[in-house]
Amino acid sequence: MFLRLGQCSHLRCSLRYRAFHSYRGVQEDSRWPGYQVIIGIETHAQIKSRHKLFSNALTSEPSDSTNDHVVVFDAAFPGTLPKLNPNCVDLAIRTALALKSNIQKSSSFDRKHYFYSDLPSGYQITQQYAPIATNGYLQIPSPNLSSEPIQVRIKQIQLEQDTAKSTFNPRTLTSQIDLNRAGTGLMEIVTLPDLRSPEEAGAYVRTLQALLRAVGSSDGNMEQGSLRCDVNVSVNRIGQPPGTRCEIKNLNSVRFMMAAITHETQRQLKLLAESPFTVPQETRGFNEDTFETFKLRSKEDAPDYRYMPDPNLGVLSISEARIAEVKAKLPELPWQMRDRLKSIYGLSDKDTEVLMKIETVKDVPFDGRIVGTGGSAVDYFDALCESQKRDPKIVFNWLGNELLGQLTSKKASFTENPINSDQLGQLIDMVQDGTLTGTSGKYLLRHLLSNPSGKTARDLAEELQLVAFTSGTANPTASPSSPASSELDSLVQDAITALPKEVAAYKSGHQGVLNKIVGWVIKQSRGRADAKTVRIELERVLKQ
Ligand SMILES: Nc1ncnc2c1ncn2[C@@H]1O[C@H](COP(=O)(O)OP(=O)(O)OP(=O)(O)O)[C@@H](O)[C@H]1O
Ligand SMILES: [Mg+2]
Ligand SMILES: [Mg+2]
Repeated sequence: MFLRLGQCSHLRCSLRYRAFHSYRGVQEDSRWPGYQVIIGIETHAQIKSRHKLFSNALTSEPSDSTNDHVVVFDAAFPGTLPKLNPNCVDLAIRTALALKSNIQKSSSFDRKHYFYSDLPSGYQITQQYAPIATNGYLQIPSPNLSSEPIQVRIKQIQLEQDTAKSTFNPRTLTSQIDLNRAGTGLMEIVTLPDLRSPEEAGAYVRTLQALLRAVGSSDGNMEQGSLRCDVNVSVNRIGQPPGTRCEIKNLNSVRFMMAAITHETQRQLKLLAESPFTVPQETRGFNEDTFETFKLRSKEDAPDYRYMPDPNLGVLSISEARIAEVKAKLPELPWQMRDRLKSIYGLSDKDTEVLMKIETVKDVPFDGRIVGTGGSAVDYFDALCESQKRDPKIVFNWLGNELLGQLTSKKASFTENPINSDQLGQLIDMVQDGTLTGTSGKYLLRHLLSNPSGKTARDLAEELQLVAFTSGTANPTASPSSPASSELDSLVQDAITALPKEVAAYKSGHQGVLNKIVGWVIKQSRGRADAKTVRIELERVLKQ
């Protein structure tokens, strides 16, 4: 429910407050009547680049052996210097374009100091003061499906380094440092506080994840740590200014993030019920076992990062020409694809979502080449529909239901589909023109999945004797002397011999018994005869 907010008389009704509310209005949630939750998210997305942000070391997978992807710069050896990787910059530009942000003509790098064993140099190179892009937005579906989509404003996108990984062994009381991740490029994507519920926060992260994958700038895999979120949550009484935010760090699944916001909201509500403005600003963690947030440090204990410009890195200048070049290579974005599937092919909302969600692994590392849409289910669908002007709804049925259903029952993903679009296309055409019955078409699909082949669907259908029976009378285009047609004739004759009682009953006026005779013929044909043709043929023969 949206409530328009009137004039606020409270002293703390600052410009900042008006900026929050003028944008989305006040939103009341039935779970916490009289209160409003405000959420802003900082997302760290690992850049899908072959090399690290400032060194030539290869980026790594969690499965790689430890300290294998390290050069001296990553280990902060004295005298080593950073060299900015242009691919990381291009991928950040892609992301910024997809998030409708302003790409800054010049941005710069700063050092954020803190002392922890996973940070060999004692500082992280980031973009505190002049980030690469600012003022964007991401449109997300409203969790309340009947409402309009929500525009979440993106405050900034900044480039920064990832840290190393430290693991503590309680048995030996030693910490082990793996530098594989140290210096990998990250994009920190920061929203304005535009989200109003755990569900909206979930929808934001899922939409962002799909966008990063579509543009090929990040795997966006929360479980593997290539996408991590810090959520900022505050609660205020409706009509009063926004509350103090608490930041919950390092959430690595959408489910945990939503649970953390819910728990944090309830915790702050309890504090506010006792007395207004009593929530202290804190940095908190999330306990994945109890589903509760816990205090890490208070504002007073907040570290002083002693930010300073990195003297080893100059200004990052991005020309209009470079932006235009990246823009020209930008693949189709999820919402553009969604609109196209609906408007060009007339697919329903549901079918569009099914098609777009079909799992495709796009694990080709970015290397200056376009990655992203190659080999997706949507490409396959496009190929099937476009070349032969096939009916998109029929194609969707074969792809989204039959093929996907068969692959799922084999526990295979769409990327493992061995049937090329020419084969499936010809199979669909044969079913449509009556060369194959629907049953035989499905059989051929199963056969192709279990026995991948380079042969055409037509050759295979003939080889496997799947071509449908036709009759000269029932199908005027078929040749009465074709083998399939004469097989149907002889099956009809066999039925008359095998079911004398039923034939007699039919002839004496019991029309319903014909179904049984039709069923017998279809069974004997192993699905090659279709009910309509058999019925017409039987009626013709029995009337003679
Ligand atoms: N009252 C509020 N309630 C909820 N979220 C808020 C509120 N005010 C600001 N935020 C959000 O808090 C986040 C602040 O992130 P930002 O990166 O700017 O600073 P930070 O958290 O202080 O820095 P760091 O990157 O070191 O964590 C933004 O996503 C912003 O939208
Ligand atoms: Mg931040
Ligand atoms: Mg923060």
